[in-house]
Parts: sequence; C-alpha cells; structure tokens
Amino acid sequence: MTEIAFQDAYPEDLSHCYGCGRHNPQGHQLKSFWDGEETVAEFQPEPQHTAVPGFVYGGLIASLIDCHGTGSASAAAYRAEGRALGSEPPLRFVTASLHVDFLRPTPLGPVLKLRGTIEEVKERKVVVAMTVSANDQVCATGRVVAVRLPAAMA
Ligand SMILES: CCCCCCCCCCCCCCCC(=O)SCCNC(=O)CCNC(=O)[C@H](O)C(C)(C)COP(=O)(O)OP(=O)(O)OC[C@H]1O[C@@H](n2cnc3c(N)ncnc32)[C@H](O)[C@@H]1OP(=O)(O)O
Repeated sequence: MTEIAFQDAYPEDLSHCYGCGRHNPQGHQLKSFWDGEETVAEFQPEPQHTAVPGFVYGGLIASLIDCHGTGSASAAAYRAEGRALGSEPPLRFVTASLHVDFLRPTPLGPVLKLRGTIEEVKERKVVVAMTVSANDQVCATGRVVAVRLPAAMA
C-alpha cells in the first residue's frame, strides 16, 4: 500500500467533503490506498449508522462507495499520467453516477472493507467498480462514474 491516503493528497480547498474530507470533523474521513492494481479502504461503523438494529444503514454504504470511488478515480488518473499523487495541477473528480447493489444485510460491528477495481480511465472520466465486505463476505457492490470537476464547482 502507498503511505499516504489519496484523500490526504487532496488540495486544502477540496478537503471538506462529508465522506472523505480531512477537514470535516463531522464527516466520515474515509482514507483510500493502493493495493497493487486495486484500491482499498476501511471504515468502522458506529451505532448511529444503524438501519435496523444490528445492521448498517444503506446510505452510509453508498457514501463510502461514493468517496472510495472518487478518490480511486483521482489516484488512477495520476497513475495513468505517471504523476505523483497530489502533484500540480490537481486532477479533481466528482461523482457523475453512483450505483449501489445491496446483496445481503451488512452487520453493524465489524470493520467494513472496500475494494476498488479501475474499469476505465479516460482524460475526463474514470469508472471504478467496488465491493464492500464485512467478515470477509461481500455485502454490497458499487460502481462510480467520476468526471473531472466542472468549472461551476471549482
Ligand atoms: C489523489 C489526489 C487528488 C487531488 C484532487 C482530488 C480532488 C477530488 C475531490 C473529491 C471531492 C469529493 C467528491 C465526493 C463525491 C461527491 O459527492 S461530488 C458531488 C456530487 N456530484 C455532483 O454534484 C456533480 C454534478 N454533475 C455535474 O457537474 C456534471 O453533470 C458532470 C458530472 C461534471 C458531468 O458533466 P458533463 O458535461 O455532463 O460531462 P460530459 O463531458 O458530457 O461527460 C463526460 C463523460 O462522463 C460520462 N457521464 C457524464 N454524466 C454521466 C452519468 N450521469 N452517468 C454515466 N456517465 C456519465 C459521459 O457519458 C462522458 O463519457 P464518455 O463519452 O467520455 O465516455
């Protein structure tokens, strides 16, 4: 794995995201890393992330997929250009499409493990497929289409 999380290489002004911003104390502060050709992240759900007692809220799972997907997209774009993570000019991505399938109830208790596969890298678009597992069992799968940050959001 790389030493630095993708999200810790985001510019200061883009580090307030609820799902992954290091400057958002109320947010999830998700951290994603390379693991060979795949990307990984872990998240420990808390009792406030309950759907029905004992199980994780699906919106949280979607949020984790969203931020692991956009982070992985940025990292893949840097890697495709042979550039160091976070080097200038920044390659910023937002979510164009977020698809989630909940395969089985996700138990609240174990650490959730996310694993991403880069499906496509184009100059303005990156597609990332993901799994979310608890106790080594895949509970949800997801797919993010990430597109370079539009001028309106810059
Ligand atoms: C590592 C260091 C990093 C450093 C730096 C990183 C900064 C990283 C910041 C991250 C920060 C957190 C991010 C959290 C994730 C959010 O929560 S982001 C907030 C939610 N997302 C938004 O608000 C986005 C709103 N939507 C938009 O602004 C525009 O629709 C978009 C997404 C920019 C797309 O613009 P557009 O002009 O429609 O794009 P367009 O050129 O037509 O399409 C480009 C490609 O995308 C495809 N596409 C566009 N929309 C869709 C769609 N809905 N479905 C499927 N495909 C689509 C097109 O088909 C096209 O594909 P190709 O034909 O090239 O194969």
